[in-house]
Amino acid sequence: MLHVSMIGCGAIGVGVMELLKSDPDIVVDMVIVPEGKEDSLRAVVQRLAPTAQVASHLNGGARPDLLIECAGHQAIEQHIIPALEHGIPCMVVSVGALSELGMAERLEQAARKGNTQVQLLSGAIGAIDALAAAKIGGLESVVYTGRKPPQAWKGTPAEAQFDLDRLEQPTVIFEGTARDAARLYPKNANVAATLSLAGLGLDRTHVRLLADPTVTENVHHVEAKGAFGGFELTMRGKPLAANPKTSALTVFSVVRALGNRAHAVSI
Ligand SMILES: NC(=O)C1=CN([C@@H]2O[C@H](COP(=O)(O)OP(=O)(O)OC[C@H]3O[C@@H](n4cnc5c(N)ncnc54)[C@H](OP(=O)(O)O)[C@@H]3O)[C@@H](O)[C@H]2O)C=CC1
Ligand SMILES: O=C([O-])CC(=O)C(=O)O
Repeated sequence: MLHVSMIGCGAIGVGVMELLKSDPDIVVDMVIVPEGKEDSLRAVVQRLAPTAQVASHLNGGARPDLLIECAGHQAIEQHIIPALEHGIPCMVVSVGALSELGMAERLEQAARKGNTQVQLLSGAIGAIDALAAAKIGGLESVVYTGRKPPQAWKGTPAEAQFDLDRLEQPTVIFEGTARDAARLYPKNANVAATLSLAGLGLDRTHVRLLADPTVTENVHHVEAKGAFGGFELTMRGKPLAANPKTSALTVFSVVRALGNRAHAVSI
């Protein structure tokens, strides 16, 4: 039995707990929520993971088999780094947090100090295995285009630059490095960061982000070239009803990763 603590009880966290209800090999023992939100979220957690405690941080003595972040960039600093230093293995979906200068190194140091490991999950994107393998032979270029309906860009810097409710054409809202994309669009450019960390790095991965009124899905396109040859990938991710910025595949990627730790066969 894998005993898991989870940070975040939003669209991804709730989706993950829904699916884990039917997995006899995984139990969620604790859900970590922002301070002051414990009481309002207890009923949700009670319904999905009846034996789980709700808390604002991992108690000093708690030793889950795994701590998984499904919360947002700030949770990495607040919860993941201290847990790694204490030897607790961690998984992260907010991979864009590693775009902050020095954060990737700090995560690695924390994991080394605790003699443990942090796994960066593939989330809404596929082919991370192929890209990371291709990197070993040498990559020449990786270009990522992320296209989402205009409403998915609400609450981002694009809202100040464009009238998102009235866009009629696909509109490029950002073009530049994956590092800048992840910094400016923390809830929409985790895929850009993941592709970079698996591939050419945050400063050499070219990113274009579009608000596109002609699509209803979150469309991710990757073109990679290198010594291995090349590949092109297009994913059309259905957004979660609870959060249009987030593709449903992100939830499934978390559940898959947990299953790979808990089950007798991993794929
Ligand atoms: N790798 C990938 O492909 C993807 C990664 N993501 C990442 O996953 C994150 C979560 O996505 P999603 O579930 O859709 O977002 P939601 O906003 O629906 O849920 C996030 C939840 O986490 C809570 N939260 C935020 N910070 C903390 C913290 N420090 N400690 C505990 N709880 C916290 C939020 O509380 P409150 O609302 O009160 O702040 C909220 O309830 C995104 O921010 C993004 O970084 C998302 C999509 C794809
Ligand atoms: O869920 C998605 O489609 C991707 C996403 O938000 C991100 O890259 O941060």
